[in-house]
Amino acid sequence: MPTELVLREATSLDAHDVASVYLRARRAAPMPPAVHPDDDVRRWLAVRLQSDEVWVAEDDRAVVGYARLTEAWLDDLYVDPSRAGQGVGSALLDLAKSVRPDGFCLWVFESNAPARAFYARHGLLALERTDGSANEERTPDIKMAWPGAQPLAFLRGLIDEVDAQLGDLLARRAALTRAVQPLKADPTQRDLTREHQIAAALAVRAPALGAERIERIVHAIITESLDAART
Ligand SMILES: O=C(O)C(=O)C[C@]1(C(=O)O)C=C[C@@H](O)C=C1
Repeated sequence: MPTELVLREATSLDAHDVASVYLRARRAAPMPPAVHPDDDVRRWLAVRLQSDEVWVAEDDRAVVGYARLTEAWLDDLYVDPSRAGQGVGSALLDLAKSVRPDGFCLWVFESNAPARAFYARHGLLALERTDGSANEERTPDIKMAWPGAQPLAFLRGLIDEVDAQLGDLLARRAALTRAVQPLKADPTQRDLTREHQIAAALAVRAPALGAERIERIVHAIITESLDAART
């Protein structure tokens, strides 16, 4: 009979055990193959242990899982495969919620259906899907969030972050629209074929909005950018 699970903050002495859990858990999960050799992973995690908030789950004095947190992220949550399905992950996730009461985000590979179901069962929201081009494994992943004690404020904070990027993109795009106008034979004529191509390309990237809405959004952006270019 295993003894009761103990959760405690990791020390540098846990580096070897934490890395062993990470390596074993990753191999057992439906995740893409690791891109770094095991020794590099061990060195990297030892460094992270010094800077990040890492909690280990211990059973019979053996590390059976760990959670690694940075400011508003749950960066790692891994359970030794020999202890899967025994509540270790739930205990670590509950702990993450208690030490990040304002909420946190995490990335999970799309292929990792058991982890996604686990997070969904524990109240995390799926917010974004990527094509994987921005991660090391080049594998589609999903951003999930636990929105904390004040979910409206948490999600509005995420909207503000995206809007900051959107504002920068709108400014860059409007500057290009402006730069193009003097090169056109008749700048008063809009090129609707080109605008349609732009909307179609965007619709592929934002399928949830649907082609017609994207068409209207692109039309509004171009109309207003052309208007700004005339001033
Ligand atoms: O590509 C052009 O011809 C532009 O003037 C730029 C632009 C745009 O902002 O993308 C603006 C107006 C045109 O109708 C089509 C595209």
